[in-house]
This record gives sequence, structure tokens and C-alpha cells, in this order.
Amino acid sequence: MNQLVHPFAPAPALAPLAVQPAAPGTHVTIRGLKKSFAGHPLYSGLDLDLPRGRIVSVFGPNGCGKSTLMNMVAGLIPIDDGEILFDGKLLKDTTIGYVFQNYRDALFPWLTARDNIAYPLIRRGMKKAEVEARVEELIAQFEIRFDLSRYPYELSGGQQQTVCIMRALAPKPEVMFLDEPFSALDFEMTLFIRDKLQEVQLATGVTMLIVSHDLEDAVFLADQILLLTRRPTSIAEIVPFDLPRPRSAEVMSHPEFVRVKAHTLEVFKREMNA
Ligand SMILES: Nc1ncnc2c1ncn2[C@@H]1O[C@H](COP(=O)(O)OP(=O)(O)OP(=O)(O)O)[C@@H](O)[C@H]1O
Repeated sequence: MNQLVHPFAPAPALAPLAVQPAAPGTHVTIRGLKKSFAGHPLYSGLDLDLPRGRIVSVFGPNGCGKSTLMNMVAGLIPIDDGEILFDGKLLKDTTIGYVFQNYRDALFPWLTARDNIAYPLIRRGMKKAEVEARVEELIAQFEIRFDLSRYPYELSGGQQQTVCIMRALAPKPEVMFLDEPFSALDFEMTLFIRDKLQEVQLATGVTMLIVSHDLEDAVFLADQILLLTRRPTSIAEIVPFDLPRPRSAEVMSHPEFVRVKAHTLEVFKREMNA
């Protein structure tokens, strides 16, 4: 991934192109997205609408381009061609948050947990008192009981990932990107973070895009599961999952969860063998 750009680097400017009409309620409009690596196409003209205030999980075969898709939408990887608009705006005019899979490398080790959370706010030039107030608000929202004056290496993995999520949420993003947020967490922390993400989503209406390798995680949080094909990658199916929120762990035995999971698995297996 040598093309990865630092998340706090200025976003690349994309020239606006003509846009095909998006479905009602769309937040992020992706049109004609193209990306190749070493001359091998990964995406060759993807069109996709991400709905506002919803959680979309991206799921698909290994190496189909889940992370690349998210990183292109988040501006971390340049696109070869196409257009990505957020409410008709360019990325540079949009506040986004990004949570990395590898929380150990994502936090600044020389800053305390509190200063990590405050970092994007200070960088935006927010006044000290406002920064403090926002950090306190997040501490209350996440019901943090561990000591935020500690450095990342002094925290457990789950605590570090919680700090990463708080940092991503600090500037009140319009869109939040999460790459495998649960993959390195134990089940207790997964349940905690699932609850918190749902609470934040209900309270703020932030649009979320989550990449997951785990079918249960992908379905549990999603309003829509975006199923991708093998490379060259296109959309296999968009599966809606409408159970009301907040969803607790008991949802996993609900007949609708079981049905959607089974259907998703069926499409996934079909694409794996295609
Ligand atoms: N910088 C790069 N240079 C060359 N090839 C790349 C680069 N980044 C990604 N790829 C290739 O693009 C494809 C998609 O990669 P990506 O990591 O997006 O897939 P993924 O679906 O997230 O994978 P996984 O399921 O393994 O996490 C893979 O074949 C990968 O090897």
C-alpha cells in the first residue's frame, strides 16, 4: 500500500464532473470509479450511492478491494478516474473520520490518549476551552472509566481502539470510515464498541462505511450490506437489513438476522466460486 496518504494530509482536489442522478436520501455519490494496480483493473467504472445517516458494511471475497474502495472514498488512495461527491461537495470540503484496523499503529505514541483525541481539533485551530469541552463530551458519551492521561502503550487493545474511535468522532464527521474495527478485539470489547457506534449513529446521524471480514459483524451493524464480486470488482448485491436500533447481542438469534446472514453467505459463496 505504498500509495497510502497520511489521513491528516490535505485531501486531493477532484474536478467536479457531470453526475448521474443519485437515489433519494443519498449522501455519498460514486460515479465511474476506476482503479488499477500494475495495469490490472480492480474497479472499472463503479457506480454506488451511500445513503445518508445509515451504516453500510462492505463484504466480499479476499482481495476484492473492500479496503481499497473505502480508502479511495476517504481520499487515502488516489483514484484513476471517476467522481466521488459528498452531498454534492468534494472531499476537501467534507469532515470525515477514519478508524484503522491496526489501532496500535494508528495512535500517536508520544501523545496521551486525551491528547490523541484532541489532536484533530487542535489541528483545526479550535480554542483550548472548546477542545476540552468536546473531549469531555466524548468521555461522557463513551462512559470512559480508564485513565486518559495514559499513553497508548499503557492501554489495552480495546481501550486503544475506543480512543481511535473517539479521535475520529471528535471533529463531528459527516462520514465515518471504519476498516475492520473489531478484528483485533475480544468479544466483550466488540459488544461495547458495537453499542457505542450505534449510539453515536443514532445521536448524530453520521453516515458510516464499515469494512468487515466477519459476516456477523458485517450484518449486525448494517442498514445495508454491500456485497462485492471477485476482481475485477463490481456490486454483487446490496442487501437491506432493517431491524430497529439499538440492536443488542440478542439480535443475532432473531429470524431476520439469521435470514439475512444466510442470504449474504449464499451470495458470498457464489462470488467466491465465480
Ligand atoms: N498498493 C497496491 N499495489 C498493488 N496492488 C494492490 C495495492 N493495494 C491493493 N492492491 C491489490 O488490490 C486488491 C484489493 O486489495 P484490498 O486490500 O482492497 O482488498 P480487500 O478486499 O480489502 O482484501 P482482504 O479481504 O484481503 O482484506 C488485492 O489484490 C491487492 O493485492
